Amino acid sequence: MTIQERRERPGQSAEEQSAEEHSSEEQSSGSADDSQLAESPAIAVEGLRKRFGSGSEAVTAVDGVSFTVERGSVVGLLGPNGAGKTTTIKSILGMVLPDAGSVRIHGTDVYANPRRAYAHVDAMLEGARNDYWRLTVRENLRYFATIGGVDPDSIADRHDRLLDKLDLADVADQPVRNLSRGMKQKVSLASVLAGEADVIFLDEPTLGLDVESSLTLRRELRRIVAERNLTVIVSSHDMDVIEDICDRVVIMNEGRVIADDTVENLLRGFDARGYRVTSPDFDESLVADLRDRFEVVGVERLGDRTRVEVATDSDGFYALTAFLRSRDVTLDAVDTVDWDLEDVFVELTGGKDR
Ligand SMILES: Nc1ncnc2c1ncn2[C@@H]1O[C@H](COP(=O)(O)OP(=O)(O)OP(=O)(O)O)[C@@H](O)[C@H]1O
Repeated sequence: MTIQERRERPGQSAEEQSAEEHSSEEQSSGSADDSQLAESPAIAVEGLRKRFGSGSEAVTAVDGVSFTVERGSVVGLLGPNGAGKTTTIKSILGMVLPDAGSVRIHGTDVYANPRRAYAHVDAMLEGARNDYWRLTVRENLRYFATIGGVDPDSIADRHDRLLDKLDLADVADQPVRNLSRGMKQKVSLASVLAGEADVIFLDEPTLGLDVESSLTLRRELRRIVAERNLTVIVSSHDMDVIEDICDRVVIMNEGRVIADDTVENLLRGFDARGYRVTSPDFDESLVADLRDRFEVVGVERLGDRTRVEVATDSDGFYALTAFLRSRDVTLDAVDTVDWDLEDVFVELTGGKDR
């Protein structure tokens, strides 16, 4: 039971420790029969609420959050700073005791029956802090497999493959403390994947990695998730990571869920963000006229042609083409500038920092 072990490490707040005490009391209520469990989603969060402090100092961190995560899916949890993501994740993991609401993992209530609920759950919270720095990389994998209830000798091949795929084979016998921050990050991911956990929480899994390592880690994560049918909740400020690995995103703002959909559907909900029109007929005075009438966000010379980017929706585009026709401009090319997840996020959260 890896989560339990990780909860015993230093750095927990009193709040987290009291949640731990509460959750360590095994109770019989909250368990469903096996046929119900087999059909239930991997994670079901219902009406979660958490306030910190009291009186004028009180902060409502999570304000009625509900969502489900189907087995074998990868869901991104996004939101600006202070949106309530960490409190939600810690409530799911039993590290924070919510004021109201329920969390079920594979149908089992985590507060009523934590041992059963967390049997196949693991988490990588705040990156490399999860690992034992005096142990070697391979010893960390063996350790986390063992406390996850697996004989590490029986999965030594899997550990070799994991070390190989995450480019850790050369440092497998070095203590983690000697490694760079990026390498430590990969060791953290490897140790979360080292046992038999099939519900995994990843907080900023690519933080501090260079572009190439981030791409490798994302690719390997996708491969391992598919191969082992893992259920993953990932929280990241990097939208490329989220777009790349998630089937669905849950976006939070001010303690509430404000969007819960596939990336594709979220993007489909928005009209074009702008248009790029390319022509040999654009001169300085015409571009100045365009600036007077439209929101020109870019002008680029391409040999004897000029490409102008205008931020507008499809209605504005008709006005743009009508204007260009009236000035006898012949267009060589028209490209749509589509929304990406970053744009959608900024729009939905009112432009707050991630
Ligand atoms: N232990 C605590 N005591 C008091 N307030 C807290 C505590 N933990 C979180 N909060 C407050 O609850 C709100 C939500 O915080 P939370 O850490 O869950 O947000 P987050 O979305 O994870 O933010 P970030 O992206 O910055 O990590 C914030 O206003 C935060 O200051």
